Amino acid sequence: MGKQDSTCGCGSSTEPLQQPLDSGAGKDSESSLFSITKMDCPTEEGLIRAKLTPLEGIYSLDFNLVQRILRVGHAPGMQQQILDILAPLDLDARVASPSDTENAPPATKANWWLLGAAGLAALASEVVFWLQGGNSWLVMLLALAAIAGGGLSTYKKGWIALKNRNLNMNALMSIAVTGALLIGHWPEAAMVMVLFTLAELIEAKSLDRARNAIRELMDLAPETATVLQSDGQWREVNAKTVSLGAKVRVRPGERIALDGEVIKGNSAVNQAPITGESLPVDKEAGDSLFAGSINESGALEYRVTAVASDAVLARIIHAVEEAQGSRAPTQRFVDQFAHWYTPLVFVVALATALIPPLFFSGAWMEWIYRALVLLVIACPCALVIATPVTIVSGLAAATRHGTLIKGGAYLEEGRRLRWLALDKTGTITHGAPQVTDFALITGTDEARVKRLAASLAHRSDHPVSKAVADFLNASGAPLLEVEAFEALAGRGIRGEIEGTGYYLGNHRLVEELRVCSEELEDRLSKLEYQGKTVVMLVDANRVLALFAVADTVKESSRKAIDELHQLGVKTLMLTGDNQHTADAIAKEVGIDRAMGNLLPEDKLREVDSLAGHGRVGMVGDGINDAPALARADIGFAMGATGTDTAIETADVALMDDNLGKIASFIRLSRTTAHILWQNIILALGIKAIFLALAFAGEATMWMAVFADMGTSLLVVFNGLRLMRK
Ligand SMILES: Nc1ncnc2c1ncn2[C@@H]1O[C@H](COP(=O)(O)OP(=O)(O)OP(=O)(O)O)[C@@H](O)[C@H]1O
Ligand SMILES: [Zn+2]
Repeated sequence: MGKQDSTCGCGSSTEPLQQPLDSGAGKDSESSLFSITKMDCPTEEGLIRAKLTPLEGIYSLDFNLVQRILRVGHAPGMQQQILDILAPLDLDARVASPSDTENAPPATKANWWLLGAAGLAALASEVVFWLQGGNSWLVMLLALAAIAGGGLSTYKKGWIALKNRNLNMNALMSIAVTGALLIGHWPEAAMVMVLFTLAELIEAKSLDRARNAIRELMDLAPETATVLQSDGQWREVNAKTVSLGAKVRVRPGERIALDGEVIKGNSAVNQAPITGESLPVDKEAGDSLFAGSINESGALEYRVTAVASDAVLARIIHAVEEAQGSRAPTQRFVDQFAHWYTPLVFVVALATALIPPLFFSGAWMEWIYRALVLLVIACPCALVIATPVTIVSGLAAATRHGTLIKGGAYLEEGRRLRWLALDKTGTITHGAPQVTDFALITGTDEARVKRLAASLAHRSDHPVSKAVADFLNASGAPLLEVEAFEALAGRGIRGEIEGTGYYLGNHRLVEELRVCSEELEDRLSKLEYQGKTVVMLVDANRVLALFAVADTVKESSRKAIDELHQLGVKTLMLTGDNQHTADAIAKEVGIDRAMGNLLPEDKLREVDSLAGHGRVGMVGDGINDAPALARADIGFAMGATGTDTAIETADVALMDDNLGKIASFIRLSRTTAHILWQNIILALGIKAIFLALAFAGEATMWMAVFADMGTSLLVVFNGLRLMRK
C-alpha cells in the first residue's frame, strides 16, 4: 500500500505534487475549479488526492474544505477527464460556477428519523441480548436493522475507499463493524455503527457553523439598492448591477448596499461589520461609506465608488476565504502525524490479531476483538478536524472585530511577537499635522516667501507639505508656476519658480545643501524638543523661512502601547522625521525606543536587525514603509479601508486606525494556541489511554467508539468556542 493511500484520508492540503510539478506547469497549464458537494471532511480530501496525484498533467491540487471547492492546476483540456475520475467516488463533483464560490452548497441533509430508529433498534438488540444472556435471531435481526438504518452510507463510503486502496475512517469503521459481526458481537457492532454515524453528523454540523461565519458576513450587504435612474426616478435595483458613479439613496435604519461617497445628508453610520468599532461614525458630504454598514439616523445620498464585487466588504470576504484555505503550522504538524499514525495502528491491530494466537496460544476470538477495538481508535480524526475548526473560528472572530488575518499561520504566530516596530505618521499620530510656527530667517519679503512656499507645497501630498499648503492657502494668494518639480525622499521637495530653484525640506536637506548655521540649529532644536517637525524654504544659498508643524497623537495610541507592553511586546518607533521629534512623540505615548531620520531602506534595515530576537511585527500605513512591512514576520496595515491595496498585501489588516487592535490580535492568537494545544493533548491523551486499555483487553469497542467520537466532538466544540471571542 502506497504512502498516500494509507492515511486515514486526512492528508494535507496545498502542498504541491512532487513529480509532475515541473513537467510543464506554467507554460501550458490551466486551472479549473470543481465544486464537490460531499467533500466536507478531510477523509474525502485524501481519497481525491490519491486519485488525482498520480495522473499525468496534474500540477497542483488546492483543497478548500470550507467552501467545498477544489482547484486543480492541469494541462489544457483535462477537465472532463478529471470529472470522469472523480465520478466513481460518488462525491457529486462538477465544474464550479461563480455562484459556487460565493455560496458553499448546503451540507447533505441528515435523516434524523432513520438514525433515531436505528439507535432504538441497536438499543433493543442490546437489551434482548442481556435479557436472554446471549445471541438469538431477534438480537441479530435488530442489530442488522440498526446497521442498515444507520450505517449504509458508511459502508458505501468505506467500500469506495477500500476499492481505491485508501484506509480512511469509513473503511476502518466498516472493517471493525463487520469483524465484530463475524465474531458474534452483534449488539455491539450495531451500537458502534449508530454512534459513529451520529458523531459524523454532529461533526458535519459544527463544520457548517464555522462555514456560516463567512456566509453571515456576505449577508451583511443588502441585495438591492435604491438608485437614481436616467428618467429622474428612484428605483430599487439589484446591487450587483449598479455601476460606478451611480447615485444611491439610503434611508435611516437601512443597510448600505455599496461603497460610496456621501453627496447629500447627515447621518450616524454604524461601521462595525467592517471596522469592528460599534460606535457610530458621523457622516456628511465627502465622507466615505462602506457596503454592509448600517445607516442609523438620517437619510443619505451617495455616489457609488466601487461596484459590488469590488467593495471593501467583498474584498474582506475574499481574503478570509483565502485565509481559511491556507494551512497553519500546527495543522501541518497534525497532518504529518495523521500520515503515519493510522497505518501504524493498523499494523499494530493486525499484529494483535495474529501474533498472540499464533505464537503464544492466545484465544483467537479474544485477540481479534482487541484488534477491532484498536481499529476503532486508529483514526486521528479528532485531531485532524479540531485544528482547522479552531483556526477558522479564530479567523472569523477576528474579522468580526475588524481585524483581517490573512492566514492561519499569522494567527498562530501572533503570540510569538517580541518586537513591534511602528511608523509614526498616521500610525501613532493622526497624520494630519498643522502649522504651529512660521518665521522668516533670511527672507525679508514675507508675502513673496509665503507665495513661493505655498506654490511648492501645493504640489506634494506629503502630510507636512499639505500642512504648509493649507496654512498658506488661507491667505488666498494665487500660486506660482512650478517647473521641474521633484520629491526628495526623506528630505522634502524641489522645484523651479521663475527660473530659480527652491527647496522645501528638513534639516537633513539643509545640511546637504550646506546652508545650515549654528543659530538656525538652536531654533530647530527648540521646536523639535516640543515634538514639532520643521521644514525650511531654501533658495540656492540661503534658508529663507521655516515652518514648524505639529501632529497630534491619537488617543488610542497610548493605551495600545501600554497593552502591548503588558503582553511582553517591546515597541520601537521608526520615522523619517528627526530624532528630537521622534523622541518627544515616543515619550508622549510611552514607546520603548525611537529612531528618527530614517529613509524607507533604513526602516527595512532596522526591522531586519530585530529579526532573531523573536518574531518582529511592523505596523504602518503602507506608504513609505512598504519594504519594512514586507520584511517583518507579521506586517500590519492600518486603516485598511482607506488604501486600495492594504487588504490584499498586508499580513494582518486593521480595518480602522486603532492600534489597540494589535493587542487584541495577540491575545486572540494566544487563546487560539491554547485551544489548539488543549485539543491536541486531549485527542492524543485519550487515544493513548485507549490504546493501552485495548491492548490489555480492558476496553470494549463500545467504549472505544464512544471515547473516539466523544473526543472529536469535544475538540470541535472547544474550537468553535473561539468564535465567541
Ligand atoms: N514632500 C515633502 N514635503 C515636505 N517635507 C517633506 C516631504 N518629504 C519629506 N519631508 C521631510 O522629510 C521628513 C521625512 O519624511 P518621510 O516621508 O521619510 O517620513 P514621514 O512620512 O514624515 O514620517 P514617518 O516615517 O513617521 O511616516 C519629513 O518629516 C519632512 O520633514
Ligand atoms: Zn544643521
